[in-house]
Amino acid sequence: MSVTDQAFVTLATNDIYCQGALVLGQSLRRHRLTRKLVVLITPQVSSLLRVILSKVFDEVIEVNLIDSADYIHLAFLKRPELGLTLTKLHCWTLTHYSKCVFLDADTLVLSNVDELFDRGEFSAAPDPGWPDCFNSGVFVFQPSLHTHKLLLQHAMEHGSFDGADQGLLNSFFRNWSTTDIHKHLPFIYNLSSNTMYTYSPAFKQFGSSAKVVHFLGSMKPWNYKYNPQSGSVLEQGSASSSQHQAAFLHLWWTIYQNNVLPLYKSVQAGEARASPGHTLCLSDVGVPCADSASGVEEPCENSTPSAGVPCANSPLGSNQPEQAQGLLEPTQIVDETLSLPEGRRSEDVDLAVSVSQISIEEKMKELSPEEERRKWEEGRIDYMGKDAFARIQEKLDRFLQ
Ligand SMILES: O=c1ccn([C@@H]2O[C@H](COP(=O)(O)OP(=O)(O)O[C@H]3O[C@H](CO)[C@@H](O)[C@H](O)[C@H]3O)[C@@H](O)[C@H]2O)c(=O)[nH]1
Ligand SMILES: [Mn+2]
Repeated sequence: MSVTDQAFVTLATNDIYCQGALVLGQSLRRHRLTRKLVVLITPQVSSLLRVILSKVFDEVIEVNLIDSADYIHLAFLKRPELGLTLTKLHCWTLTHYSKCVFLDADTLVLSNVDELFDRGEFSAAPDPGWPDCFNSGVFVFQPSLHTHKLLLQHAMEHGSFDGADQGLLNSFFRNWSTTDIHKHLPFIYNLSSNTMYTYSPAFKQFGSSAKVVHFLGSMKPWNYKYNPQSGSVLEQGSASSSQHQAAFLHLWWTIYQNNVLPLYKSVQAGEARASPGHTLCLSDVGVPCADSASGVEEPCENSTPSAGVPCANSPLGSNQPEQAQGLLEPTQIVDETLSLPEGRRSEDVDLAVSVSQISIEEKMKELSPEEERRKWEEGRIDYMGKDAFARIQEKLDRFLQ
């Protein structure tokens, strides 16, 4: 049964977080998707990634603070640090849906979670760091312009105690922890991938029923590298993961390889057109031969689990090398080069895919003076970086000397 006035919603403000959104979208599609899939993006997302997102999501919606009411825009200029927070709040403007489930782009769905739509606003799971607060990576909400306005007003008047959306939402929905237990989502709907360290017996007891994993914190799955041949996730620097975390990371990368990379390949095949000025750098590619051009595979729950990437629960405790191998689709690794025609550059993301290693890296790109100026005019200002007041003052000082 498909319900068209309800949706799963995520957010990606740059090409890197888009990689997470794509894996999340594909993970939802693998488990009998009955709701619409929506991604909110900001102007920074490149046209190439917009095309790819549109293959997975029913709606790719650009949101922009400039579109907000004038007083919000003006107030925002005094509170630039709230930028990203206010962007997440845009989900309340999706009033063509009666109810939605928001999922961070760094979450991964392990089984069908339609029952979340039985909950009301505002439902969320406890934050592992302070369980009287909810974690804002997974929540049930009801779009409403009125609520959106109240949230923005609250942000402008009170700010956020953690400088981000989680603090703001917790102070706005401040009765969450005491009023209605039905609004406390079980932890299995927002299992932080690093909690297994802190209470491993509980994880052993309940972890197999996990439905949504959340890679919260600074190390995201896309910060690791992946070896598609051995199916191993390569740790970066000082990062080390527990056995269970490694299994979830492995699942993320398996979906990335099998269900996301083929989308890039179909763009190369000319199915989609990215605007000039964007190139995707894929070299010595070993992209699996996906049967479906869209890279969207048969829903996991309808197929034999042994044939595909694991259904819910199976990544748990399964990072033994031979089992890890078994988690991979029986795909061929083909040795061919996937590169887009000259003149197409992906603004923010550099994918390096070889037979033995896949990595996603942020690309530092020098902008031309015209591009810089356009960014300013569109209100895309790097307040903390090169557009910071100190930098501008330095320039003025140099000019005046
Ligand atoms: O540059 C960014 C950063 C974040 N996001 C989006 O915002 C979400 C939240 O950011 P994330 O990096 O996932 O934060 P967490 O590590 O999960 O940290 C916590 O703190 C955040 C700020 O309060 C909350 O939004 C999270 O839900 C909460 O889990 C992401 O998943 C994306 O959907 C972007 O699109 N671009
Ligand atoms: Mn998150």
